[in-house]
Amino acid sequence: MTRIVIMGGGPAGYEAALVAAPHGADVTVVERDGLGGACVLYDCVPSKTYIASAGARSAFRNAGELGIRTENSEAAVDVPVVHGRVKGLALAQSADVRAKLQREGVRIITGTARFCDDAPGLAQHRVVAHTSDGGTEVLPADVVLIATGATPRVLPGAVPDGERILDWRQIYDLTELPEHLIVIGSGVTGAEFASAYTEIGVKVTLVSSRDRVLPHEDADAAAVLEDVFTERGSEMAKHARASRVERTEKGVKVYLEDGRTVEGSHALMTVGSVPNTADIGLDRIGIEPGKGGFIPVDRVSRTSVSGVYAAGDCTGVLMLASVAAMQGRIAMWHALGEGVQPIRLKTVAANVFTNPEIATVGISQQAIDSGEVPARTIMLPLATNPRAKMEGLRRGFVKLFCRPATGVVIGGVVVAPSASELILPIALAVQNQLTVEHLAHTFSVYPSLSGSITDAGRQLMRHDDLD
Ligand SMILES: Cc1cc2nc3c(=O)[nH]c(=O)nc-3n(C[C@H](O)[C@H](O)[C@H](O)COP(=O)(O)OP(=O)(O)OC[C@H]3O[C@@H](n4cnc5c(N)ncnc54)[C@H](O)[C@@H]3O)c2cc1C
Ligand SMILES: NC(=O)c1ccc[n+]([C@@H]2O[C@H](COP(=O)([O-])OP(=O)(O)OC[C@H]3O[C@@H](n4cnc5c(N)ncnc54)[C@H](O)[C@@H]3O)[C@@H](O)[C@H]2O)c1
Repeated sequence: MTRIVIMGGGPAGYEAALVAAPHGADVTVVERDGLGGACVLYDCVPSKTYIASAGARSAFRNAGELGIRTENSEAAVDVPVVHGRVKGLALAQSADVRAKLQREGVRIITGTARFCDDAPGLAQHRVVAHTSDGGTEVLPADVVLIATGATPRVLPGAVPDGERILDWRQIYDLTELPEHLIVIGSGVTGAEFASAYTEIGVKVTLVSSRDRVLPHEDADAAAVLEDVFTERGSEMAKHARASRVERTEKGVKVYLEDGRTVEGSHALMTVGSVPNTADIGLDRIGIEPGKGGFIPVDRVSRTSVSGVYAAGDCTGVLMLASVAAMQGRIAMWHALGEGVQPIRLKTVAANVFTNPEIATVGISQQAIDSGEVPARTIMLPLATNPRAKMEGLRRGFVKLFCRPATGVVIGGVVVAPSASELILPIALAVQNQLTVEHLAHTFSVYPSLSGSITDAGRQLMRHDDLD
């Protein structure tokens, strides 16, 4: 029986265990915190739960336009209830993951795992688990999966204190909403929290080191989001790198590298994550971490050491729960001799949970504009969609990209309130190399936002006829 030890019980680790155990492997997961990992307990699940409350609050904003009068005060935010719901849901989901693993016969050890091989280059490996009750256990393994995830990056001059200077894992301990939140870092995490707090009624200043929010996402989508921020009274400090954050009598003062300062009641640090790879004994097996401490892996999750795989945020491949889970599963299929398809990042659908949401899949507009990928493109504003008009949605769009000669769909972007759901038909097309004609001939419901996707297909097809 293949002995598999998995270090870390997040999506990379637990999804791997769920694949390996039914294949007859002897699987042990060592997790120092809770099953489901940081994803379930502190990052993805809590933030999306919080965003659901923010969305409920902001639904009142447009009610008047649809003829429903509300008193703003009736939409007051009960912060302890919102935060209690966030934490409760995370714990419940963690318990679900634990139960699933137990049902599959996976052994779970609560403790911190580390390699303890006597020397690099051995055929089998050993992992020591320092358990929560103070004990230690050495686990011999034929296969080890490193799935230790990542931790919020800390700027030396802005160390979170859990009161006024916060990282995103600490905000659910606040008992009241911030008066004026300064969000530092405008990547996906920063954008999501800036949007959620704006929607829930807090004044937000977003500090971006670049000229816009979401520097790695679609520029048209980022422009829509900036419009919404501005309309709601939130602000952005652009080309602004924070050098330090100080507490003041009433709140915080953020010092920017160019000499500017921003004052607010609280600062939320969203300046990225660092992989949890520094203290897991990589030197004992001869793995040299790459840039930023990430573990280099190939497309079937192999590290440079035989029998040792790595998956998820600790590899830095694409820091998404869906990718972590797939990397973990692929590692196990490969290790257990199953046929396996190497991971294809071009088909990964991702979503930024702002208001509106921004969903993407496949080739980006930037790759097309730079000439790197030849493509024909169409962008349909939602304002032209009948369902959007009925719902009072003015912002957002659908973009579709296809190969010039064949019409094969290679990517798309959806900016809409439920973009995370609407991206699926485009993702399905990209994954299965369907053409714009396939989309064009698919029935969509009338009236529906997804009608814009089939419409985009038709418009690109018409273009085909004219070529
Ligand atoms: C605010 C935020 C929101 C996000 N939202 C989304 C989203 O909406 N959708 C999405 O797809 N992705 C989202 N992500 C990304 C997603 O959370 C990560 O990609 C995902 O958590 C990676 O899973 P993982 O298994 O690699 O690591 P993790 O979830 O971090 O789990 C790793 C686990 O390993 C444990 N561990 C570490 N070292 C050891 C050790 N030595 N011994 C034992 N255990 C150890 C840790 O305690 C942790 O529980 C979000 C990230 C952030 C920061
Ligand atoms: N919805 C989702 O799927 C979701 C949500 C959150 C995070 N994630 C994933 O997690 C990963 C990390 O995202 P992230 O946003 O946490 O980190 P990030 O590294 O992508 O972004 C951090 C941003 O902070 C900026 N920054 C760094 N130091 C700064 C300073 N001193 N002052 C001002 N700005 C500074 C960086 O330039 C960068 O733009 C991404 O891969 C993302 O896709 C996904």
